[in-house]
Amino acid sequence: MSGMRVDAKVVMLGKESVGKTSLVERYVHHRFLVGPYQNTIGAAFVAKPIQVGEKVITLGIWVRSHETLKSVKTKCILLSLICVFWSFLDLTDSSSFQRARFWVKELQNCEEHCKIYLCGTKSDLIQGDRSLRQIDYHDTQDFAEEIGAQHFETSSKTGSNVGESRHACKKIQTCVLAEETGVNLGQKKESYFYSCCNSN
Ligand SMILES: Nc1nc2c(ncn2[C@@H]2O[C@H](COP(=O)(O)OP(=O)(O)OP(=O)(O)O)[C@@H](O)[C@H]2O)c(=O)[nH]1
Repeated sequence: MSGMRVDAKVVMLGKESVGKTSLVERYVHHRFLVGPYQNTIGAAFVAKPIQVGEKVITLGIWVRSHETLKSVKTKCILLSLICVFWSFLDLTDSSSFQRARFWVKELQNCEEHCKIYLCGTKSDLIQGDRSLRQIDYHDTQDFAEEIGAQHFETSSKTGSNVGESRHACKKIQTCVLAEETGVNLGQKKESYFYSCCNSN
């Protein structure tokens, strides 16, 4: 294998500490990391090869911290890859909904028909104590319908509904199979994280 192709670009956007990295950890490595919270500086990247029928395609998943949205917009225009954006909401933090709305608007200004998923996080916390819920499910669903997005609530801690997230990724794969685009990322053979500075 001379290098790794990325067939689709998936960009995780959301307020700091909303749970982007944890969802990727759960999806890619089937684990939830405990310990002190460490914020993402700039961005992180993980490549995830997935078998689709007879074929292996690779998702390039970028976790972006809030201050790098401008560069995401630029890349959205420049890259020929299929590009899908996930906008995250922490179900226990109402301000994360406002931030998600803002970013959706920004993304649509950049590319009107870009594919967006709305992902509520930390659902285990509200299952333990419903009074912690600060974002109403129906409000988010209404917003999702308004922008033509899909919406689901997940817990990276328990793995709840991450299967749904995986289902969403299968939709990405279908698009990728139709497009057959890719970019060489070098010699890496396994799923891996590395700093954003080298990810472009
Ligand atoms: N209970 C619970 N805690 C979660 C969940 N997902 C993330 N967390 C916690 O929320 C904190 C932030 O999670 P991260 O995944 O690092 O958040 P992030 O959005 O990548 O944060 P930035 O790097 O600042 O952008 C960590 O302390 C996680 O353990 C979840 O599903 N349930």
